[in-house]
Amino acid sequence: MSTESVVVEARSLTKVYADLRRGEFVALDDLSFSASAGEVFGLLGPNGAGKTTALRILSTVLQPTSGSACVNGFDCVTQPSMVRHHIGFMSANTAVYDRMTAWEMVEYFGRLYGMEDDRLHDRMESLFDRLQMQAIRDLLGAKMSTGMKQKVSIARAIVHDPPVLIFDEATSGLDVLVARALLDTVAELRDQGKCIVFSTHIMREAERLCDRVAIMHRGKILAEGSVAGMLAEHQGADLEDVFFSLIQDQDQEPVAS
Ligand SMILES: Nc1ncnc2c1ncn2[C@@H]1O[C@H](COP(=O)(O)OP(=O)(O)OP(=O)(O)O)[C@@H](O)[C@H]1O
Repeated sequence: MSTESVVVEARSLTKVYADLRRGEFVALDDLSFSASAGEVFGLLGPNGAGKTTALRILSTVLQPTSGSACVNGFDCVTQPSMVRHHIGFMSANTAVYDRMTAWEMVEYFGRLYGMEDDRLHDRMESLFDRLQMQAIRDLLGAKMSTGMKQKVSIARAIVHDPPVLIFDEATSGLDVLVARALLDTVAELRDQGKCIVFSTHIMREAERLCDRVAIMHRGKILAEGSVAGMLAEHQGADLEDVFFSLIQDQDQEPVAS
Protein backbone atom coordinates (compact mmCIF):
# COMPACT_ATOMS: atom_id res chain seq x y z
CA MET A 1 0.00 0.00 0.00
CA SER A 2 1.60 3.30 -0.99
CA THR A 3 1.45 6.04 1.63
CA GLU A 4 0.20 8.61 -0.94
CA SER A 5 -3.06 6.76 -1.39
CA VAL A 6 -3.82 6.53 2.34
CA VAL A 7 -7.16 8.23 2.92
CA VAL A 8 -8.10 7.11 6.42
CA GLU A 9 -5.55 6.94 9.17
CA ALA A 10 -5.95 6.11 12.86
CA ARG A 11 -2.81 6.71 14.91
CA SER A 12 -2.47 5.25 18.41
CA LEU A 13 -6.13 5.75 19.21
CA THR A 14 -7.02 5.18 22.83
CA LYS A 15 -10.49 5.59 24.23
CA VAL A 16 -11.23 5.30 27.92
CA TYR A 17 -14.87 5.34 28.97
CA ALA A 18 -15.86 6.35 32.48
CA ASP A 19 -18.12 3.43 33.22
CA LEU A 20 -20.25 3.48 36.37
CA ARG A 21 -20.02 -0.27 36.88
CA ARG A 22 -16.54 -1.05 35.61
CA GLY A 23 -14.79 2.21 36.52
CA GLU A 24 -12.44 3.43 33.79
CA PHE A 25 -12.78 1.10 30.85
CA VAL A 26 -10.22 1.02 28.02
CA ALA A 27 -12.25 0.37 24.85
CA LEU A 28 -9.41 1.22 22.44
CA ASP A 29 -5.83 0.62 23.37
CA ASP A 30 -3.25 2.30 21.10
CA LEU A 31 -5.07 1.33 17.91
CA SER A 32 -3.48 2.21 14.57
CA PHE A 33 -4.58 1.35 11.05
CA SER A 34 -4.90 2.95 7.66
CA ALA A 35 -7.02 2.47 4.56
CA SER A 36 -6.54 3.62 0.98
CA ALA A 37 -8.61 4.74 -1.97
CA GLY A 38 -10.02 1.80 -3.92
CA GLU A 39 -9.92 -0.66 -1.05
CA VAL A 40 -12.29 -2.19 1.45
CA PHE A 41 -10.58 -2.37 4.82
CA GLY A 42 -12.35 -4.73 7.24
CA LEU A 43 -12.34 -4.27 10.99
CA LEU A 44 -13.26 -7.66 12.40
CA GLY A 45 -13.87 -8.46 16.00
CA PRO A 46 -16.23 -10.09 18.47
CA ASN A 47 -18.86 -8.09 20.37
CA GLY A 48 -17.22 -5.42 22.48
CA ALA A 49 -13.88 -5.46 20.60
CA GLY A 50 -14.10 -1.70 20.04
CA LYS A 51 -15.10 -1.54 16.36
CA THR A 52 -17.97 0.89 16.84
CA THR A 53 -15.87 3.09 19.13
CA ALA A 54 -13.14 3.31 16.46
CA LEU A 55 -15.63 4.08 13.68
CA ARG A 56 -17.41 6.71 15.78
CA ILE A 57 -14.11 8.48 16.31
CA LEU A 58 -13.49 8.42 12.54
CA SER A 59 -16.94 9.84 11.92
CA THR A 60 -16.33 12.62 14.52
CA VAL A 61 -19.17 11.56 16.83
CA LEU A 62 -16.73 10.62 19.61
CA GLN A 63 -13.39 12.09 20.60
CA PRO A 64 -10.43 9.88 21.44
CA THR A 65 -8.85 10.05 24.89
CA SER A 66 -5.49 10.16 23.10
CA GLY A 67 -4.11 9.54 19.64
CA SER A 68 -5.46 11.01 16.42
CA ALA A 69 -7.33 10.13 13.28
CA CYS A 70 -7.66 11.78 9.92
CA VAL A 71 -9.83 11.38 6.87
CA ASN A 72 -8.74 12.68 3.49
CA GLY A 73 -6.13 14.84 5.21
CA PHE A 74 -8.55 16.39 7.73
CA ASP A 75 -8.18 15.84 11.45
CA CYS A 76 -11.21 14.18 13.06
CA VAL A 77 -10.92 16.25 16.25
CA THR A 78 -9.87 19.67 15.01
CA GLN A 79 -11.63 19.69 11.60
CA PRO A 80 -14.83 17.69 12.21
CA SER A 81 -17.04 19.48 9.69
CA MET A 82 -14.51 18.94 6.86
CA VAL A 83 -14.31 15.29 7.86
CA ARG A 84 -18.10 14.97 7.82
CA HIS A 85 -18.26 16.32 4.27
CA HIS A 86 -15.82 13.65 3.14
CA ILE A 87 -17.47 10.61 4.69
CA GLY A 88 -20.68 8.67 4.45
CA PHE A 89 -21.61 6.65 7.52
CA MET A 90 -24.00 3.79 7.74
CA SER A 91 -24.72 1.33 10.53
CA ALA A 92 -27.41 -1.24 11.20
CA ASN A 93 -29.10 1.32 13.45
CA THR A 94 -29.15 4.21 11.00
CA ALA A 95 -32.65 5.56 11.46
CA VAL A 96 -35.19 6.29 8.76
CA TYR A 97 -37.88 8.84 9.58
CA ASP A 98 -41.41 7.41 9.62
CA ARG A 99 -43.06 10.48 8.20
CA MET A 100 -40.78 11.14 5.25
CA THR A 101 -40.73 9.36 1.91
CA ALA A 102 -37.56 7.77 0.52
CA TRP A 103 -37.13 10.69 -1.87
CA GLU A 104 -37.67 13.32 0.85
CA MET A 105 -35.19 11.67 3.21
CA VAL A 106 -32.34 11.45 0.72
CA GLU A 107 -33.10 15.00 -0.47
CA TYR A 108 -33.04 16.26 3.12
CA PHE A 109 -29.57 14.81 3.70
CA GLY A 110 -28.26 16.11 0.37
CA ARG A 111 -29.39 19.60 1.39
CA LEU A 112 -27.75 19.21 4.81
CA TYR A 113 -24.53 18.55 2.88
CA GLY A 114 -25.10 21.85 1.09
CA MET A 115 -25.81 20.38 -2.37
CA GLU A 116 -27.53 22.65 -4.92
CA ASP A 117 -30.96 21.32 -5.96
CA ASP A 118 -30.01 20.70 -9.64
CA ARG A 119 -26.94 18.64 -8.78
CA LEU A 120 -28.75 16.95 -5.90
CA HIS A 121 -31.71 15.87 -8.02
CA ASP A 122 -29.50 14.56 -10.86
CA ARG A 123 -27.48 12.58 -8.34
CA MET A 124 -30.66 11.27 -6.67
CA GLU A 125 -32.15 10.10 -9.98
CA SER A 126 -29.04 8.06 -10.72
CA LEU A 127 -28.83 6.70 -7.17
CA PHE A 128 -32.51 5.73 -7.14
CA ASP A 129 -31.95 3.89 -10.45
CA ARG A 130 -28.76 2.18 -9.33
CA LEU A 131 -30.12 1.05 -5.96
CA GLN A 132 -33.47 0.10 -7.53
CA MET A 133 -35.37 2.51 -5.34
CA GLN A 134 -37.69 4.11 -7.91
CA ALA A 135 -40.56 1.88 -6.74
CA ILE A 136 -40.26 3.15 -3.17
CA ARG A 137 -39.61 6.76 -4.10
CA ASP A 138 -42.88 7.98 -2.56
CA LEU A 139 -43.20 5.40 0.20
CA LEU A 140 -43.20 6.67 3.78
CA GLY A 141 -40.49 5.37 6.14
CA ALA A 142 -43.19 3.91 8.41
CA LYS A 143 -44.29 1.58 5.60
CA MET A 144 -40.84 0.34 4.56
CA SER A 145 -39.38 -3.13 5.11
CA THR A 146 -35.94 -3.44 6.74
CA GLY A 147 -34.35 -3.94 3.33
CA MET A 148 -36.02 -0.82 1.92
CA LYS A 149 -34.83 1.18 4.92
CA GLN A 150 -31.29 -0.05 4.38
CA LYS A 151 -31.40 1.13 0.78
CA VAL A 152 -32.52 4.57 1.91
CA SER A 153 -29.72 4.58 4.49
CA ILE A 154 -27.14 3.77 1.80
CA ALA A 155 -28.53 6.41 -0.54
CA ARG A 156 -28.41 9.08 2.13
CA ALA A 157 -24.87 8.05 3.15
CA ILE A 158 -23.53 8.40 -0.40
CA VAL A 159 -25.72 11.16 -1.85
CA HIS A 160 -22.91 13.75 -1.54
CA ASP A 161 -20.49 11.33 -3.27
CA PRO A 162 -17.95 11.20 -0.42
CA PRO A 163 -14.52 9.62 -1.03
CA VAL A 164 -14.73 7.65 2.24
CA LEU A 165 -17.48 5.32 3.39
CA ILE A 166 -17.78 3.83 6.83
CA PHE A 167 -20.05 0.83 7.32
CA ASP A 168 -20.55 -0.36 10.90
CA GLU A 169 -22.10 -3.86 11.00
CA ALA A 170 -24.29 -2.66 8.16
CA THR A 171 -25.65 -6.07 7.19
CA SER A 172 -26.76 -6.94 10.70
CA GLY A 173 -30.40 -8.04 10.76
CA LEU A 174 -30.73 -8.25 6.97
CA ASP A 175 -31.88 -11.33 5.11
CA VAL A 176 -29.35 -12.95 2.74
CA LEU A 177 -30.75 -11.28 -0.38
CA VAL A 178 -30.63 -7.76 0.99
CA ALA A 179 -27.27 -8.39 2.67
CA ARG A 180 -25.82 -9.59 -0.63
CA ALA A 181 -27.18 -6.55 -2.47
CA LEU A 182 -25.55 -4.32 0.14
CA LEU A 183 -22.21 -6.12 -0.21
CA ASP A 184 -22.44 -5.79 -4.02
CA THR A 185 -23.03 -2.06 -3.61
CA VAL A 186 -20.00 -1.78 -1.33
CA ALA A 187 -17.87 -3.63 -3.90
CA GLU A 188 -19.11 -1.28 -6.66
CA LEU A 189 -18.20 1.74 -4.56
CA ARG A 190 -14.73 0.31 -4.02
CA ASP A 191 -14.38 -0.22 -7.78
CA GLN A 192 -15.24 3.46 -8.25
CA GLY A 193 -12.18 4.29 -6.13
CA LYS A 194 -13.83 4.95 -2.77
CA CYS A 195 -12.02 4.13 0.45
CA ILE A 196 -14.24 1.88 2.54
CA VAL A 197 -13.91 0.94 6.18
CA PHE A 198 -16.25 -1.94 6.95
CA SER A 199 -16.77 -3.49 10.36
CA THR A 200 -18.30 -6.90 10.79
CA HIS A 201 -18.18 -10.00 12.93
CA ILE A 202 -19.25 -12.17 9.99
CA MET A 203 -16.10 -13.78 8.62
CA ARG A 204 -17.61 -14.95 5.33
CA GLU A 205 -18.62 -11.40 4.55
CA ALA A 206 -15.10 -10.18 5.18
CA GLU A 207 -13.57 -12.96 3.07
CA ARG A 208 -15.81 -12.05 0.17
CA LEU A 209 -15.46 -8.33 0.29
CA CYS A 210 -12.38 -7.04 2.07
CA ASP A 211 -9.03 -6.35 0.43
CA ARG A 212 -7.35 -6.15 3.83
CA VAL A 213 -8.60 -6.96 7.30
CA ALA A 214 -7.58 -6.25 10.86
CA ILE A 215 -8.70 -8.61 13.62
CA MET A 216 -9.53 -6.67 16.78
CA HIS A 217 -9.99 -7.86 20.32
CA ARG A 218 -10.20 -5.90 23.57
CA GLY A 219 -9.39 -2.65 21.78
CA LYS A 220 -6.21 -3.89 20.08
CA ILE A 221 -5.37 -5.21 16.63
CA LEU A 222 -4.15 -8.80 16.88
CA ALA A 223 -3.34 -9.30 13.21
CA GLU A 224 -3.64 -7.36 9.98
CA GLY A 225 -3.16 -8.10 6.29
CA SER A 226 -4.81 -9.42 3.14
CA VAL A 227 -7.17 -12.36 3.65
CA ALA A 228 -4.79 -14.65 1.70
CA GLY A 229 -1.82 -13.37 3.69
CA MET A 230 -3.60 -13.99 7.00
CA LEU A 231 -4.55 -17.56 6.02
CA ALA A 232 -0.96 -18.31 5.02
CA GLU A 233 0.62 -16.65 8.05
CA HIS A 234 -1.70 -18.17 10.63
CA GLN A 235 -2.22 -21.49 8.82
CA GLY A 236 -6.00 -21.42 8.88
CA ALA A 237 -8.36 -23.00 6.35
CA ASP A 238 -10.48 -19.86 6.43
CA LEU A 239 -10.71 -16.54 8.23
CA GLU A 240 -12.94 -18.01 10.91
CA ASP A 241 -10.15 -20.44 11.87
CA VAL A 242 -7.63 -17.62 12.08
CA PHE A 243 -10.06 -15.47 14.06
CA PHE A 244 -10.78 -18.22 16.61
CA SER A 245 -7.17 -19.14 17.16
CA LEU A 246 -6.07 -15.52 17.59
CA ILE A 247 -8.89 -14.70 20.00
CA GLN A 248 -8.39 -17.92 21.97
CA ASP A 249 -4.67 -17.27 22.36
CA GLN A 250 -5.42 -13.76 23.56
CA ASP A 251 -8.12 -14.91 26.00
CA GLN A 252 -5.62 -17.25 27.64
CA GLU A 253 -3.40 -14.27 28.44
CA PRO A 254 -4.22 -12.32 31.59
CA VAL A 255 -5.84 -8.92 30.97
CA ALA A 256 -3.44 -6.10 31.87
CA SER A 257 -4.88 -4.01 34.68
N1 LIG B 1 -20.50 4.99 26.39
C1 LIG B 1 -19.88 3.94 26.91
N2 LIG B 1 -19.60 3.87 28.24
C2 LIG B 1 -18.94 2.82 28.77
N3 LIG B 1 -18.51 1.74 28.05
C3 LIG B 1 -18.76 1.76 26.72
C4 LIG B 1 -19.46 2.84 26.09
N4 LIG B 1 -19.56 2.56 24.75
C5 LIG B 1 -18.96 1.37 24.57
N5 LIG B 1 -18.49 0.89 25.74
C6 LIG B 1 -17.75 -0.37 25.95
O1 LIG B 1 -16.61 -0.36 25.12
C7 LIG B 1 -16.37 -1.68 24.58
C8 LIG B 1 -16.28 -1.58 23.07
O2 LIG B 1 -17.60 -1.31 22.57
P1 LIG B 1 -17.89 -1.13 21.01
O3 LIG B 1 -19.35 -0.88 20.86
O4 LIG B 1 -16.94 -0.16 20.44
O5 LIG B 1 -17.50 -2.58 20.48
P2 LIG B 1 -17.90 -3.32 19.13
O6 LIG B 1 -16.68 -4.06 18.69
O7 LIG B 1 -18.50 -2.38 18.17
O8 LIG B 1 -18.96 -4.35 19.66
P3 LIG B 1 -20.41 -4.76 19.06
O9 LIG B 1 -20.11 -5.66 17.91
O10 LIG B 1 -21.01 -5.48 20.23
O11 LIG B 1 -21.12 -3.50 18.72
C9 LIG B 1 -17.48 -2.57 25.10
O12 LIG B 1 -17.01 -3.26 26.25
C10 LIG B 1 -18.57 -1.57 25.50
O13 LIG B 1 -19.34 -2.09 26.59
